Amino acid sequence: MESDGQTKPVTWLELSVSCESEAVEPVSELLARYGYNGGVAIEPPIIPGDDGPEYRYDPVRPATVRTYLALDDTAEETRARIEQGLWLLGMIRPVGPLQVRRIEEEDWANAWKQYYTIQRIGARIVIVPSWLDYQPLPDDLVVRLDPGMAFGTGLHPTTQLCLIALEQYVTPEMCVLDLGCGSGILAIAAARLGAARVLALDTDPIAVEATRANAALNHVADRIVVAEGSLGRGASFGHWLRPDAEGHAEPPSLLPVSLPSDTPPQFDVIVANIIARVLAAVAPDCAVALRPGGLLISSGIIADREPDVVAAYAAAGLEAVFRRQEGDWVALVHRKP
Ligand SMILES: C[S@@+](CC[C@H](N)C(=O)[O-])C[C@H]1O[C@@H](n2cnc3c(N)ncnc32)[C@H](O)[C@@H]1O
Repeated sequence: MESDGQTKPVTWLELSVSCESEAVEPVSELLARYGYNGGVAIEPPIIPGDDGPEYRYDPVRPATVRTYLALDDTAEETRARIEQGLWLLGMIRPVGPLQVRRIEEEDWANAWKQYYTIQRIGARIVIVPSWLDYQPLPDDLVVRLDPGMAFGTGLHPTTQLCLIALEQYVTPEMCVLDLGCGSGILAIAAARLGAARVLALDTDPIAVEATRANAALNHVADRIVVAEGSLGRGASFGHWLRPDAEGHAEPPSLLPVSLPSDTPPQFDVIVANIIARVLAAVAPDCAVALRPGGLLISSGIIADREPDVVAAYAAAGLEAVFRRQEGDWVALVHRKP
């Protein structure tokens, strides 16, 4: 939430909402729509590390999402709209009530920054908000992120499961496909783990823009090709969060046509954190896009839907290698024989 060079009003409203980690992304998206400069601050439930500046994520307590509004003539209407949006979100998953606090300019300047934090995930990956200083430890693989509107702050268990699996399976010089790249967090982590080429695809242009920006921020843009689109049948889905978005006809090509000619035809690793029905639909396409011996890391699978995804992978000839569950979320690793 940097200054836009305009004169800022003196009084602000701080709006905050407490929610489970799984609701952080939609609540952030809602607050970002109305907050000053589109900025939101996420205060994850954290446990201080034993030494150093890092904190560990506590999955048991709720997170808090904050944004700021200038206290002007439109503030009350904006606040009512946010409350209405929260009420709608609350029908899908529990979110706390909107808390409102009035703060003066001099407090505001620094207030939001304290809520952002650094997350260590797996053994070596450290997610660092782009505006925070972090002194990496010798083995750290730092991913700097500016959480815009795209999904992928590293807070969601489905992302964390992918990061852990990437750390386990990506080795230097591999070619990786990140299907549904969101903020680019997984593509950048793969590059940090030594992947020589990463293709990051997303059907949402906001995600494509965020991944490009974050790849540049991490100085790995030369190894990550970012494109709008999907893999095979994935391209025939509408927006993934719409219940009516269904895959249907077989698409004309496996990959979006606009890719650079040196894009590898097959990948050593595909990582896809989407949702069960998209993962099941693209199973045959993933099988084609993997080189023999290549691995598919899939996440975003609600436990109830795991059998559908497992069946689709078996039908596509993929062999189960690994499974991990966090709460209701399952991540799977499959190998192409
Ligand atoms: C849960 S987010 C994952 C973001 C990030 N990879 C992470 O792990 O945090 C899912 C992403 O997949 C994208 N997506 C949804 N359906 C898709 C499809 N059929 N093909 C490609 N991307 C898709 C969404 O736009 C969204 O950015």
